[in-house]
Order: sequence, then C-alpha cells, then structure tokens
Amino acid sequence: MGLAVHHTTQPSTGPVGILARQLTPTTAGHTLACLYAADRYHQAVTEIGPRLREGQIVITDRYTTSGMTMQRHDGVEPTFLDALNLPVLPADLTILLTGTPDIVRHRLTNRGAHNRYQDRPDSTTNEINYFHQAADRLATTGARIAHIDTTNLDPEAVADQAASLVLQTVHGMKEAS
Ligand SMILES: Cc1cn([C@H]2C[C@H](O)[C@@H](COP(=O)(O)OP(=O)(O)O)O2)c(=O)[nH]c1=O
Repeated sequence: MGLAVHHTTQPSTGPVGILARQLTPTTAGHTLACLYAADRYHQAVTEIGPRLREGQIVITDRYTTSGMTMQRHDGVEPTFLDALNLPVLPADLTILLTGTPDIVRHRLTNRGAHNRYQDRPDSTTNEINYFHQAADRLATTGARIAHIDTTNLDPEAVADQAASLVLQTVHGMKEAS
C-alpha cells in the first residue's frame, strides 16, 4: 500500500529517555512521572511531530496511557499524572493490549522483568486495573481507543489486528480531510 511508517518506543532512545531508564531503579513517584513525561514532550517535538508533518504514520510502543499508569505503582495520584500527560501531542489511535492477569504474569516471567515494577508478583493485577482506569480517563477527552484482548492470541494475530485498526484510522482520517 506504500505507507511510510516510523516505529519508535517510550521511553525514547534520546537523552531524556536514557535518563528516565537510568533512574527508574533508584528513583520513584513524582520524579519519574515528570521525567517520563518530559521525555514524551521532547520526543513529540523532536521525533514524532516532524514525521507526522512529512505524512508518515508513527507507531510508538507505549505513549500517554503509560504515563497515566506506571507511577501509580509508586502512589502518584491520577490527577497529577493526567495533568502531566494529557496535554502531550494526542495520538490519533491508542491501542491497549489486554490479557488476563495469569497470562500477563506468565508472559512476564518467561520474558523477564524490564524494571522494578514488573519484579513484584502482585503488580500485574494492579497494573491491568490502572491501565483500564487510565484508558477510561483518556476516553473522556474524546481520544479514539481500541482494546485487543491478547489472552488467546499469538503475536502475529495481535499484530494483524493492530495493523487493521491503524489502517481503519488512516482511511477514516483521509476521508474526513
Ligand atoms: C513510557 C513510560 C515507561 N515507564 C517505564 C515502565 C516500563 O515498563 C518501562 C519501559 O521499559 P521497557 O524496557 O520498554 O519495558 P516494556 O517492554 O515492559 O515496555 O519504562 C514508566 O514508568 N512511565 C512511562 O511513562
């Protein structure tokens, strides 16, 4: 179909993202929430915005919803996280990959934890709830949010569903413009 796609991640590989990753084991709460949000604003200006203006599709692994979720593990209030993250360049589509706590925990154990949040066995159920709550709060802004229940899907099937959702969104935006 010839669409130009740029794939990226949050935290980014830029200076603020590197700092956020470096400090995650030893810092917590408001400091980390601000660092991850700063990385998101910086990446929107330096990487994502310019590519969107060139007409590319930008896919990012984690975005605003992660910022509205992760530091709740450290007790940061949702209102603080929302105020920090909702003004960031809004996504045209947010896809939430969901799964039962058992299957998410099983996959995490097989893959290995990437940070101290994922080390705690009880964190999975909390995080799933936090993500659903963040998605509900994001939805009140009019954001387009889709859920893919990955419990019984392999990665290829998840990717297929995600690609269809992206294409639907792109077509919808083209028709509306
Ligand atoms: C984007 C973002 C990430 N994080 C943390 C938690 C994530 O697990 C980690 C991302 O590290 P990563 O190694 O990409 O882990 P995963 O594969 O689980 O995404 O960064 C936050 O705490 N807040 C944020 O806003």
